[in-house]
Amino acid sequence: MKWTEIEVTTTSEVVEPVSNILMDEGASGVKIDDAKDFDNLEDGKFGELSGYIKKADIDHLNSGAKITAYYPETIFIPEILPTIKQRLGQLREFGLNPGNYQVETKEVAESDWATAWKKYYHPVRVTRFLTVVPSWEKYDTTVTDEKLIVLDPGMAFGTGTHPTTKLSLMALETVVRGGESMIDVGTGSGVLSIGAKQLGVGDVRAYDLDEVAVKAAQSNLDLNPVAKDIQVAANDLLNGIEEGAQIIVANILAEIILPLVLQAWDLLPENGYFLTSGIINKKFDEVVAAQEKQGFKIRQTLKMGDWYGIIAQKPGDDD
Ligand SMILES: C[S@@+](CC[C@H](N)C(=O)[O-])C[C@H]1O[C@@H](n2cnc3c(N)ncnc32)[C@H](O)[C@@H]1O
Repeated sequence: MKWTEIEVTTTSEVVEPVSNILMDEGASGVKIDDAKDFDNLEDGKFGELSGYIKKADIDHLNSGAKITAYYPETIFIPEILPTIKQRLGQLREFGLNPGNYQVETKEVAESDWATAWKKYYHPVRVTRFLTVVPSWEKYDTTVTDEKLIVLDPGMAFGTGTHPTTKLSLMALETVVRGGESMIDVGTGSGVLSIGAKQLGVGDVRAYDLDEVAVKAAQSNLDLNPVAKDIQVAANDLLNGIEEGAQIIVANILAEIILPLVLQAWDLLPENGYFLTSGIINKKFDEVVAAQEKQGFKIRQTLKMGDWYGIIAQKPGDDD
C-alpha cells in the first residue's frame, strides 16, 4: 500500500481548520508540528513518554506550523489538491490568517505514517451495531447490542473511518442474517472480516495481495476474540480459490473490482451476495454495468461523499 502526504506550512492560528480541510478530503490522519506547542515547554520536565525533555534536542519549528496529512492510494491526489488549495484560499474570508502558506505533496516515508495518524484516530460508531476502537483506547459500549472492532491498522489500510470502509460495513449490516460463509478480498487491516463476525457471519476467509496487510490483519484478528477462527492469507484477488462462500466483500479500487466480477460470480451460490466498495463516482456506471452484464442483480447502492458501494446478488429461482 502506497501513501501520499500533503504538507501545509502555515500559521499556528489555522492548525485546526487546515487539519479539518485535509481530513474532509479523505486523509486517514494528520501530524501537526506547531511552534506554539513548544512555547511553554521547559527544559528538565518529564514528557509524554516519561522521558527527560531538553527542548534543543527536539526537532521542531520555531515559528508557524506544519500540518502533514496522509492519503491512501485510493485517493487520487490531482483531484483533491485543487479543492484543498481553494479551501485554504477561503480561510481569510472567515477572518483567519493562514499567512503565506505553502502546499507540498510527497510520497510517505513508512516510519512517519506508521504512527502519525494515531492523533486523529478515536473510537467511531460506524453503523447501528458496529464501533471501531483503536487498540490503545479504553472504550465502554454506549448502546445495547453495540459490537466492537478493535484495531491497530499499522501500515495497512482500514482504520474504519474511511468512507469506503464505512460503506462496506453498512452493506454487511444490511445483508447478514447470521451463519453465512464469507470471503473478504483485500482485507487490509481485517476490519471487514472482524465486523462481519460481530454481525454473526460464520466461516470467514480473508485475502490481501500485500504481505504487510496480511500481517496487520492477523494481529488485529488476535485482538478480537470473535475473529479467532478467521483464516487470513496472501492472495491476488480470488485467483486459485476454489471453495465458494455465500458473501464476497471487496473494498478495492474500481479497476481491480472489474476482474473480480467473474471470479465472484463463479464462487457464489444462487442468492449469494457480492458487496463492493471503493468505487469513485465517475467509475460507478462502469462497475454497475460490468456486474449486470455478468448476471448480478443490483439490490441497493450506497453513497458517501464521492464514494459508492454496491449490494449485488446472484439471482435465484425467484428472480
Ligand atoms: C481500500 S483497501 C481496503 C481495506 C479494508 N478491507 C477496508 O475496507 O478498509 C484495499 C486493500 O486491497 C488490497 N489489494 C489491492 N489489490 C489487490 C489484489 N489484486 N488482490 C488482493 N488484495 C488487493 C490492498 O493491499 C488493500 O489492503
